[in-house]
Amino acid sequence: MCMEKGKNVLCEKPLAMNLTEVNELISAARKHNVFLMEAFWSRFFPVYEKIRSLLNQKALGEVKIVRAEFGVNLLHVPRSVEKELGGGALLDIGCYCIQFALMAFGGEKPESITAKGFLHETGVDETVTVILQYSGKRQAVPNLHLFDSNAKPSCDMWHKRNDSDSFIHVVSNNNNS
Ligand SMILES: NC(=O)C1=CN([C@@H]2O[C@H](COP(=O)(O)OP(=O)(O)OC[C@H]3O[C@@H](n4cnc5c(N)ncnc54)[C@H](OP(=O)(O)O)[C@@H]3O)[C@@H](O)[C@H]2O)C=CC1
Ligand SMILES: O=C1OC[C@@H](O)[C@H](O)[C@H]1O
Repeated sequence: MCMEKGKNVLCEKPLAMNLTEVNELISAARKHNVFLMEAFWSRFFPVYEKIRSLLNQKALGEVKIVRAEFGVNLLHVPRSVEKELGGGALLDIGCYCIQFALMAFGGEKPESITAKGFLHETGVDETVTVILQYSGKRQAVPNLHLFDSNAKPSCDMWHKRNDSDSFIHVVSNNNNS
């Protein structure tokens, strides 16, 4: 609606609930020549900027394994657990882990995606572990859940260059971001 009226849109995550909706939004932005962006605030953290700079310079070699973990107790929040409101761990908080993995692999499309988890009583995903597999034995493993607010979000990246390994570890001081 906003884009149809020529308004630029900065949309809270998740941009939409599925690929069809995302494609509709992108088409609308192109048709009406407006700016559309998913508001991932974590992408603007200074530490992300530092990581991107290291990745761009290929300072640490090839990214081999990425792990990202985020859990927040949102089981009491209707929009997080009701299907029709777009609930579920993946859409609500898992998207932070997934976008971290996508950033680490420069937006490359994985060769395969596997996910295992448990459903909440409302039918939305409550706990999920995803494995994104890339060519050359590279993989990302996001782990996300809606019940543990004591866990501090964290992510790691293992790199390989010739015979040496290096490692980036990021952990938040805040349980919620
Ligand atoms: N970047 C971040 O750190 C965070 C991002 N988020 C994201 O922000 C978004 C909102 O979350 P949150 O604020 O917690 O959600 P809430 O459910 O608290 O608020 C949603 C708001 O949207 C309004 N609304 C819902 N449906 C419509 C509609 N069809 N037309 C107009 N207004 C509508 C509601 O109005 P009413 O009250 O009248 O129902 C309410 O004011 C989510 O996408 C969430 O993922 C959330 C928390 C943190
Ligand atoms: O975007 C988010 O990040 C922090 C969470 O606590 C919040 O509910 C979620 O929607």
